[in-house]
Amino acid sequence: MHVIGRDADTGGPVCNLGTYRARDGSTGAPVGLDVNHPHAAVVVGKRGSGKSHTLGVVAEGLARAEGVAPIVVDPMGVFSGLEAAPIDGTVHHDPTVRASSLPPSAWPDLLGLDPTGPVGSLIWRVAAEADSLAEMQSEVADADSTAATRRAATNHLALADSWDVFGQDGIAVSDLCGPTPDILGLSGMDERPASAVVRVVARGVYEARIESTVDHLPWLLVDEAHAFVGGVAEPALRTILTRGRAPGVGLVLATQRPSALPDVAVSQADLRIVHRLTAGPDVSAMAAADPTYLDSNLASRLPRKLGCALVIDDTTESVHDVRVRERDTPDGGATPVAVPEHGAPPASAPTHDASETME
Ligand SMILES: Nc1ncnc2c1ncn2[C@@H]1O[C@H](COP(=O)(O)OP(=O)(O)OP(=O)(O)O)[C@@H](O)[C@H]1O
Repeated sequence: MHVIGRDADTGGPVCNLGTYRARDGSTGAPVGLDVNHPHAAVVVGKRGSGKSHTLGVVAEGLARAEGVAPIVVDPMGVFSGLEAAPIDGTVHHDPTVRASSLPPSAWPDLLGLDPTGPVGSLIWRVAAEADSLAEMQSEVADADSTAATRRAATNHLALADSWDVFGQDGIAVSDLCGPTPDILGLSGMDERPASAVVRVVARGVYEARIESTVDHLPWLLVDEAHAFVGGVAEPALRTILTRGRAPGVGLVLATQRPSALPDVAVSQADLRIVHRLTAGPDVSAMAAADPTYLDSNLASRLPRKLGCALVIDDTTESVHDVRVRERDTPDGGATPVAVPEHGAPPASAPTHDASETME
């Protein structure tokens, strides 16, 4: 099997990705993805092009690999199929984190406050001193600030409290770094508390590797990644993108809006898995990182079929046309239909856009 992401003379665990796709559409040899080294990858494509499916395939491959710890950020609730045998993952529904795990500087941003304004700086200060949200609230009540500042800070912390995301027993990084996939089920959460969870987990796994407190190499697989950039989670994701290789943290960001990702995401990714893309700005965002070894322009090489992808591999400076394999576990991304075809199972039957049939 050819393995994308590493030189031919190196070994180690491989994720079974699918098969090569010849220009005439015929199926070629099996192709795998290196999971022995921590990669930074982006998976992009228009809505329904197969990104979540591909992320699930990578999660299954990581689950079977030795020495890695897959963690899936699931904002849409489509990865619970990974709990099925033989993968046996664990879904953590609406996970909580400790308030003190979020850096004090992140609190104003989380609450939509100017960190240099009176309310934002009060929240920053109490976050630096307190160990829990309750302590932050009581420190605000006793703060030497104007009544209006205290009142505004109290209201913002009440909002944070209403998210039910900050608890004394937040999810422990050590619980997420086992060999089977851990799925952070965030579909019941708003964007801001979900971003707080991603920030804490991303920072936690990075620091755990720096401090050598976990043995496995964590891989963070983030679906709908555009929801987590430009917000409170971004600094931690950026750190893994730019500095994750040395401590051994892998990152896979999947998004239908590559133009919404920071430039660093596309430029730092050593693997780019590109499904069908049609929107001009998104094609341009990927084309901006066109490597010199791509012999034609990216737009002309983009796949048109569901489940097919162009894989750009910076490690070996090569480009591959791949058809991603079927999932081994149930695929929760299947599109529901209003009127199932006669004899088909109701509502959850996978359907594809007529223009995006499988080959
Ligand atoms: N390689 C594949 N083999 C078989 N089925 C696939 C493949 N890729 C995608 N599908 C099916 O196509 C449908 C859409 O895939 P998926 O949900 O992964 O798309 P998506 O790009 O993540 O969509 P969205 O942007 O809406 O999240 C699903 O029913 C999925 O099971």
